Amino acid sequence: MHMSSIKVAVAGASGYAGGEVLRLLLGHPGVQIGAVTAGANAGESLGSLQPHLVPLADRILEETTTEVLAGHDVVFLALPHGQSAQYAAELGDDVVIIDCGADYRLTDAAVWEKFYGTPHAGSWPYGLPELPGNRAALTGARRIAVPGCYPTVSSLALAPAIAAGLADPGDLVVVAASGTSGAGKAAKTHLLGSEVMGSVSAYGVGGVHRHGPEIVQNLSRLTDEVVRVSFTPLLVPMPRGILATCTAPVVDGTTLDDLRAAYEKAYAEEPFVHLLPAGQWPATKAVHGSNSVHLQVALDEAAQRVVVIGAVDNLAKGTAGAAVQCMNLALGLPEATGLSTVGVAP
Ligand SMILES: NC(=O)C1=CN([C@@H]2O[C@H](COP(=O)(O)OP(=O)(O)OC[C@H]3O[C@@H](n4cnc5c(N)ncnc54)[C@H](OP(=O)(O)O)[C@@H]3O)[C@@H](O)[C@H]2O)C=CC1
Ligand SMILES: CC(=O)N[C@@H](CCC(=O)OP(=O)(O)O)C(=O)O
Repeated sequence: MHMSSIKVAVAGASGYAGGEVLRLLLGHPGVQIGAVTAGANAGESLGSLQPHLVPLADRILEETTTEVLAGHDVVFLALPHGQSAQYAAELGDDVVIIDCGADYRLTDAAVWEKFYGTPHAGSWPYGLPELPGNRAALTGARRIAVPGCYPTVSSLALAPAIAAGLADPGDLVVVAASGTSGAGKAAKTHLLGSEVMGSVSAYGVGGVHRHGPEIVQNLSRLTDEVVRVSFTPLLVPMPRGILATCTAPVVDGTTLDDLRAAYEKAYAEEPFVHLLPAGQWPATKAVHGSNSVHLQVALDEAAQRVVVIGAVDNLAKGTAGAAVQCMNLALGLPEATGLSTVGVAP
């Protein structure tokens, strides 16, 4: 496909993920933005809901229907869970669909039904190209499931140690703190400013958060051993960003040099995954607005655990940046087109 002729629609353009997809697409050299759609906000101007998207301010949000989405080369779905299947079924294979929702991420129907409580729609190539084996399946794909934000950073943080056989995948612990935009724009009582400001809280505790099985699915592809993860999300009073602390027991005799070598090797050729120099620690600010994942690895000698800290922008590499990266792979464009490794700081 010619770079300057990719016609793209975004469903859920009034939301956080859809807005971020549009922000990134405005910086993509090959894209022409077609339909932008919403639910209850259909009929409103995009500028009234997403004032930062200045070049699109006069666009009117259309209703989300198959007819509106058809006729584009690429459709991004940034809709609530459970909404994607109807469009996936009705849009032909001539349209590339990139789903930011969860509907097609999990391969096991029983696991899906346990955590989402609805019938399983199916599974599509999983949009985390940096995990071994995934990139080939994404190249030229017509349907792609964009990962969840916590699984993106947690899987990338733990994968090299597990793939290299340096850590025990049966005892993984992930505690990850997220900004509030991870929960979406729709008003929620626990996200009111007065509840969130000046406080950090845990939620989804005790193995009930739906991103636990997504992390297990990703890491299980790297080892023959059983993967178990204890995943605890935290909510912190900032708009964007995730900082994940991921730990696992090391195999006897593993040194910090072994660990660093595994991480350096795994991500040496990856444009968006950066192992920081020794002594530097990831921080959400440094990845704000960028498609980067920052990682640092340490060995806790007394506990005999590897500790990996990862930072990601939940709306960029955690959703919309990954979605654009996947579009590039699907269309055979250079993978980093329109995406930046440069954050906004301070
Ligand atoms: N926020 C994040 O960090 C991440 C989000 N995602 C996924 O992206 C998707 C969107 O999330 P997010 O942007 O945060 O959510 P928001 O609540 O911010 O946005 C939801 C969007 O969907 C639209 N919508 C809601 N209901 C319907 C409907 N019945 N039919 C058509 N459109 C509808 C809304 O339109 P209206 O304004 O009219 O209500 C809005 O545009 C979700 O599946 C989420 O899981 C994935 C990874 C991270
Ligand atoms: C802070 C916050 O609430 N975060 C969201 C995860 C956002 C995400 O990755 O979304 P999906 O998997 O739903 O696509 C949550 O924990 O539900």
